[in-house]
Amino acid sequence: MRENIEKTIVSTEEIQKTVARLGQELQTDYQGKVPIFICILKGAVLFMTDLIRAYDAPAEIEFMDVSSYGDALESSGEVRILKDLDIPVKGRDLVIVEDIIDTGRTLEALIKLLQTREAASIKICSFLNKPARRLINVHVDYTGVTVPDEFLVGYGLDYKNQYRNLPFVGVLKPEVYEQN
Ligand SMILES: O=P(O)(O)OC[C@H]1O[C@H](OP(=O)(O)OP(=O)(O)O)[C@H](O)[C@@H]1O
Ligand code: HPA
Ligand SMILES: [Mg+2]
Repeated sequence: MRENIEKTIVSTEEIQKTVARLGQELQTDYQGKVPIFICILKGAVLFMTDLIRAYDAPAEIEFMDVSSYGDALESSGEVRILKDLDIPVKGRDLVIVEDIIDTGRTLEALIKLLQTREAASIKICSFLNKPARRLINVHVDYTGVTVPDEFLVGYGLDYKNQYRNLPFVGVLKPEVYEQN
């Protein structure tokens, strides 16, 4: 797996530092509240499990599965809700936890859906932000690392559903795509 990586974009050490910082920022901002952290499957799973341990205060966790990429390198533009929340969120403070915001399409669809449910607040926490690719102007409240316009893998991000378990974020060698 690692032999297919051309370069590292976010190292394991930088991941740990970034997650600790975000956990602290959230903890300060949500003092006295019990936010619901909503993990967007599957990409955000690794970040979510680290983030909630860096958040040392009462919180709840929930999961949603929204998919727009499938096996492709480009967003299809069609966002499908594959798994919805199990609980009502009316009056609750929601933190959407994402691995990456790229075109913004996934987030736009999610925010639209959650706004209909009368949450008290909806904030976005994304480990990575790729503003160069943005098609829809979405506000990201908590950003880990701003990344260049390259297709990334690792720490939850996949290529054909693999590489999510790399403990850092990197770029694949071009020949990996050419083989397929
Ligand atoms: O801003 P966007 O262009 O919408 O891209 C970001 C979204 O795309 C990826 O998910 P994907 O749909 O590939 O599903 P996955 O998390 O299961 O890999 C990623 O995890 C984000 O959810
Ligand atoms: O750079 C990326 N890598 C993997 N999945 C993604 N989904 C949006 N952007 C990316
Ligand atoms: Mg993906």
